[in-house]
Amino acid sequence: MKTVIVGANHGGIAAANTLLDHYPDQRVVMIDQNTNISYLGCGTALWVGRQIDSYQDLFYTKKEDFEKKGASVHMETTVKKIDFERKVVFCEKTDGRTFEESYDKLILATGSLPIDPNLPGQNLEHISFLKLFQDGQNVDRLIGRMDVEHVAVIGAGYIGVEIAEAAIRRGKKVKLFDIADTSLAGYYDEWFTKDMDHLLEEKGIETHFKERVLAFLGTTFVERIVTDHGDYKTDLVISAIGFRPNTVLGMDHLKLFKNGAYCVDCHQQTSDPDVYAVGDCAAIYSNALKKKTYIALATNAVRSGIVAGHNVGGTALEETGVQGSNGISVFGYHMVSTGLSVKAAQKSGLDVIYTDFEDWQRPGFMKKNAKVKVRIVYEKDSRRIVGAQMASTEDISMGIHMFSLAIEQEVTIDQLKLLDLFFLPHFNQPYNYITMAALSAK
Ligand SMILES: Cc1cc2nc3c(=O)[nH]c(=O)nc-3n(C[C@H](O)[C@H](O)[C@H](O)COP(=O)(O)OP(=O)(O)OC[C@H]3O[C@@H](n4cnc5c(N)ncnc54)[C@H](O)[C@@H]3O)c2cc1C
Ligand SMILES: NC(=O)C1=CN([C@@H]2O[C@H](COP(=O)(O)OP(=O)(O)OC[C@H]3O[C@@H](n4cnc5c(N)ncnc54)[C@H](O)[C@@H]3O)[C@@H](O)[C@H]2O)C=CC1
Repeated sequence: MKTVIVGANHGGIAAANTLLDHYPDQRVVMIDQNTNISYLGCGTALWVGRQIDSYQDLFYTKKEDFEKKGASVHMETTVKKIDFERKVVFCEKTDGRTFEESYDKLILATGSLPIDPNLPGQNLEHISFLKLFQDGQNVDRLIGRMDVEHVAVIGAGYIGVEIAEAAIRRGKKVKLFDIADTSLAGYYDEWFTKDMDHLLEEKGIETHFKERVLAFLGTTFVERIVTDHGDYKTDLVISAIGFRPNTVLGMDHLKLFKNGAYCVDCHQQTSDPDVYAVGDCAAIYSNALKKKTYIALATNAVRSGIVAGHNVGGTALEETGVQGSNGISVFGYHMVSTGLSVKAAQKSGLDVIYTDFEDWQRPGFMKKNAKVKVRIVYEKDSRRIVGAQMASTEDISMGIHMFSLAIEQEVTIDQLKLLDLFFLPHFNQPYNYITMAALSAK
C-alpha cells in the first residue's frame, strides 16, 4: 500500500515514523515545500534571546533518516493540487519541474499559516512573522543590527510574549501590543495574566493592551506603527496574532470545521475515507468542551500523526481527545494551563465555578522556597474538572499533567480532595496547594 504524506513537519513526521516503524509493507512518500523539517519553533525565542547558543539542535530529524527507513522524501516540493477522485497529487519543485504521485491513502499534514493582519504598509521591510525557521533567522539578523533599536511585537500570546522577552534580552526597546486587555488572554484568567503583565513591564516591556494596530508607516523600511491610540517609532515589527489552518488543498473536497480546519473523526480520517488529516490543519476533540475545537500545538500534531499512522497502517487506534495543555516560561516565571480558563469556559457556555489557592511550595523551615498559585475550574452541576492554571518560579509542570489526566478521565473536584499526594519538605507542604484548593472548593 502506498501512502503519500503532504507536509513533513511535526504531524507528518509522526505519521511517517509510525508507518515506517510498524508497517513494513507500507510505501511512504513524504512531500514538503520547505528546505528543512522538524524545526522546533519553541526554540526561536530562546535562540534569538541567546538563552541557547545556536539553532543547530532545534531540528530533531532530517530527510535522510526517513530515506534510511525506505521512504521517498521530496523536499522543496509544493503540492499544487490534489485530484481526490483519481487519487493523485500534483507536485512542483522549486526549480519548476513537475511530477505526480498517486496514492492509496493520503495524510494531510499541511499545518498552519500565521494570521495576516493585512494592514496598510504591510509590505515595508523589517516586518516579519515568526512561523518558520527562516523567519527566526530573519528576526535574529535584524535584532542584531545596531540601527534596530525599537521593536514592536503585535500579539501578546505565546509567540509574542516569548519573542518580546528575547528582544529585551538583546537590549532592545520593546513595545507589546494586543487587542485583548491583557497578555495570554487566550489561556489564563486575570488572576494569572496580571502577574505576567506586571513582570513584563518590570522587565522593561512597554505593554499596549486593548490597542489595535492600524497601519505601518515608512519608505523602504518600517519607521512607525499607527494604532487606535497613537503612533510610535519602530525599527522592526514582529507579527504574532495567531495561526489559521492551512487547508487550501482540500477545502473544496473535504468537510471543514468552522475555522476552516479539516474535520476528522477519532481515527484522524476526514470526510474522504482515503484521506487523513493531522496537526494544525485539523480540528481536534476537546475533553473539556466535549466537542471539536482548534488548538495549534506541536504536541497535538505529534499525537494526531501517530494515530493517523496506525490507522493507515491497519490498526484502528482512536485518539483520546486533548485538553490543550500548554506552558510558558519567561524571565524565570512559569505559567501552565490545561483545559479551559473560567473566561474560556463561560464563553463556550459552560456553567463553571472555580477554586483558587496560593501558598509556599515548601514548609517555612526549608531554605529554598517559592510561591505557587493554582486555580481549578469545574462544572457547577457535574463538578467535573474542566480546567486548571498554575504559576510559580518553580517547575510546576507535573501538576498540570495531573490535571490534564483528571479532565480526560472526568474526575470531579470532590474526588480530588482526598487524592493521594505525597508529602516531602523538599517538594511540598503536608497540606499541599492542590489538596488545599480542592478542599476549599464550594
Ligand atoms: C515560534 C513558535 C513557537 C512555538 N512553540 C510551541 C511550543 O512551545 N509548544 C507547542 O506545543 N507548540 C508550539 N508551537 C506550535 C507548533 O509549532 C505547531 O503547532 C506545529 O508546528 C504544528 O505542526 P504541523 O506539522 O501540524 O504543522 P506545521 O509545523 O505548520 O508544518 C506543516 C508543514 O507542511 C508543509 N506544507 C504546507 N503546505 C504544503 C504544500 N502545499 N506542499 C508541500 N508542503 C506543504 C510546510 O512546509 C510545513 O513543513 C510554536 C510555533 C511557533 C511558530
Ligand atoms: N509555549 C507554547 O506552548 C507555545 C505555543 N505556541 C502556539 O503557536 C500558535 C501561534 O501562537 P501565537 O501567534 O502567539 O497565537 P496566540 O493565539 O497564542 O496569540 C495570539 C494573540 O494575538 C492577539 N491578537 C489577535 N488579533 C490581533 C490584532 N489584530 N492585533 C493585536 N493583537 C491581536 C490575541 O489576543 C492573542 O493574544 C498558538 O496555537 C500557540 O499556542 C506558540 C508559541 C509557544
